[in-house]
Parts: sequence; structure tokens; C-alpha cells
Amino acid sequence: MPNALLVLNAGSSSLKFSIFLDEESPRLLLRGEFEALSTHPRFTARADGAVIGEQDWAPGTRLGHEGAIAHLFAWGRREEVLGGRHISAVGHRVVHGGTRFFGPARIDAATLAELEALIPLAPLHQPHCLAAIQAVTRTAPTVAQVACFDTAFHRTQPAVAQAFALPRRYAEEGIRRYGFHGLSYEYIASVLPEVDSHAARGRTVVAHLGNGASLCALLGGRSVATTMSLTALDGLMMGTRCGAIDPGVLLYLMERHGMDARALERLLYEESGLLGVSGESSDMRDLLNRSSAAAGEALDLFVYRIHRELGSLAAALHGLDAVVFTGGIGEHAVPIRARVCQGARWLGLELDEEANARGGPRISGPGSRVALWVVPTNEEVMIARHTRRVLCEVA
Ligand SMILES: Nc1ncnc2c1ncn2[C@@H]1O[C@H](COP(=O)(O)OP(=O)(O)O)[C@@H](O)[C@H]1O
Ligand SMILES: CC(=O)OP(=O)(O)O
Ligand SMILES: [Mg+2]
Repeated sequence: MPNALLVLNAGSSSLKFSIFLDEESPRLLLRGEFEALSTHPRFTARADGAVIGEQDWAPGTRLGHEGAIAHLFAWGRREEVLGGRHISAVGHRVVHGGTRFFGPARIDAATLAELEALIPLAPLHQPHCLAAIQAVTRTAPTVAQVACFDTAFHRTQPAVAQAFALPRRYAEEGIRRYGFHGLSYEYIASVLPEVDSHAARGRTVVAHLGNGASLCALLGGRSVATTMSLTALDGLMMGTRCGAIDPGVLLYLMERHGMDARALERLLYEESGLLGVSGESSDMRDLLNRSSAAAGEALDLFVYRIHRELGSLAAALHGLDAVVFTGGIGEHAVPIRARVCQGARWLGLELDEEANARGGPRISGPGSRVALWVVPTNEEVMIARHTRRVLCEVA
């Protein structure tokens, strides 16, 4: 009987998990989430859409990643949950792999120390990924753990796409463009040959529009450019992040508002984007239901920034054969997809409005020069595949 692989994607206040059968093509058994880990924790697990596990803690309970992981392992040991299978390995989404990690890596104390040094490059994500790793080490010290990086897929980019126009010594220190959402792009690249073989061989922009948002230019399925860079702040406007910004703005805020690094970090990562511009919400579904002028302006800017960056990636690809929408917004926000496509008609995008309203998968009209698709992403299955491969190589 195959064992089970646990996949963890740790956020600041949530922990998403999936459990796969540990076999050559890992198959999903169940998935779930812990929400509001430090305020009002709630655990839900589903298999085939049906709820198979639920728990609520009292308001004010600080469960944290450690408590959540202990609960998850104890729950998973129940006979009715995994049928007596035990968790043989844990795969983690780790946002930043820096210059050292260009592929998934088995986690040991030395790896963990290197990943800790990258916290300043991903302050919104990396501490939580590492907290989950440490919690698993304490709860289940003998279980093998593998880190799968959001940065790794972009290592195929040409040197020019990875460079900043700064003095060379900074590049040598690792200050360069990395790019993120790589597990999502890798998954899309892996299914693209079945979705659209022409796009898979050709020039495709994938729009991963979620809470964090970025675009990636794929040439023959390999990343050649992306909108995020050293950190997950660059490029598109996001839920609470500003996206690309004139560095002069930061100098001004330091000089005139006396802001230090911590204050700027909070402003740029947590108080900007849809939340900052609307003053109302960071959540796209919520904003689409609001009628205030500020909410409208936030949506206008979100779409405008995608238009600008889409043009930039089409330039990096010297043309465009397909656009794929994915992520929570890309998969579900019908009006946002419509506005993105309408404003990019000059690039050859012709939307089929009915297909878009249905959610695709193909949403381009018959006359469209550029094929348009909606493809749900699956970062978790990518992590499960990598984890298995790394551990099989080691064994
Ligand atoms: N039906 C929907 N319509 C519009 N937006 C949606 C819908 N479902 C989810 N979203 C949006 O997707 C975003 C979350 O994307 P997701 O990829 O799940 O984020 P995360 O980066 O946290 O994984 C939120 O802004 C949410 O409002
Ligand atoms: C890298 C990143 O932005 O991730 P997320 O979309 O999960 O915030
Ligand atoms: Mg995400």
C-alpha cells in the first residue's frame, strides 16, 4: 500500500495542505486549510468536495503553524482519514530560493539556515514557509522534508532578463531578478501541450492573478521573462502590494516622511495595491461587488498595469501566440478577464464573451490571432511530484 505525501503552502495567517498518494504520479486524496491561525483558528479538510474533517477553536486561540501541524499529523493518524497509511514525506512551497537553489532540495539544518538568510527578500512569505518546516521537524522529526521553490522555474531566463542596471558588485551579491509563482507556471507549462500544442511550442504569456499576481513569458514552455524580480513586490498591482514603483518614491518617503526600512516594508507589502488604492478591500471578489469611485479606480489601475506589462512581455517574446489566465482572479473573475482582453485587442486578442462567462477553457473567438485560455493552476501537485522525485533520487 503506498504511503501518503503531505504538501504544505504556509501563509501568514493560513496553512493550506494537500495529501497525495505517494506513487509515481501522485494522486490527490484530500486537501484543506487552517485559517486565522492566531486569532480564531478553523480547520477544514475535503475529499472529492465533501467535508471529511472540521474543527473550530475559541476566538483568541493562538494555534500558530506549530499547533496546526501537530493537529494535522494527529488527525491524519486516524484510521478513517488515511486508511492506516502514514505520511512518508512533506513537500513545502518555499517562496525564495536565492542564488543557491535552482531546483527542489531536501531540507536539513544547513538548508534551513540558508533559507533563513533570504527572509529579507520575501518578508511576507519566507518566515511562514520556514515556520512550517520547523513545526514539522518538531512534530515528526523522522519524516523527510523537501523545499520546492517559487523562484526555480525562472532559472532558464537569459542573463539580460535577470539583470538590474546596477553596478556589477550588487549582481555578484545576488541582487538580480528572480521571479516567483514558478510552481504555478511550471504546472501550466506541463499541461499546455494537451491544452494547446501550438501555444506550448510557441510564445505564451501566463497571467497568474491571485492575491499575489505576476505574468510570465513562456517560449516553448520555458520562462524567458517575468514581472516579479528580486522580491514579490515588482510588476503588477496586487491585493496589498504596490507592484512596480519608481525607486525615487522610496527616496522621497525616506527623506520627507522619515520612513525606515520596516515602515516602507509595511507600506509596500501590506498597505498598498487594491487595498491601498480602494481604501476598502484587498479582495477582488469583494471589490467587484462595490460601487464606490475608489473601488472603481483600484480596478482600473489593476487592469491598466496588466495591459502595460502584457505589452512588455509580448515584446520580450517578439510576438504572442497565446495568453493563459490562472490563479484565483484569473480563473474566476470574469469581468477582469474581459477587460484585460478588450484593452489588449491591438495585440490580436479577440474575446468570446460567452465562453468567458462560462469560464472557458478556451475564451478566444474564432478570429482571434492570439489563443486565450483559462487553466486552473495546481501548485500542490507540482510540489508532490518534485518531493517524490527528490526523495527517489536520494534513496
Ligand atoms: N469568483 C471570484 N470572482 C472574483 N474574484 C475571485 C473569485 N474567487 C476568488 N477570487 C479572488 O482571487 C483572489 C485570491 O486568489 P488566490 O490565487 O486564491 O490567492 P493566493 O495568492 O492567496 O493563493 C482574491 O482576490 C479573490 O477575491
Ligand atoms: C510569490 C507570491 O506572491 O505568492 P502569493 O501569490 O501566494 O502571495
Ligand atoms: Mg497564491
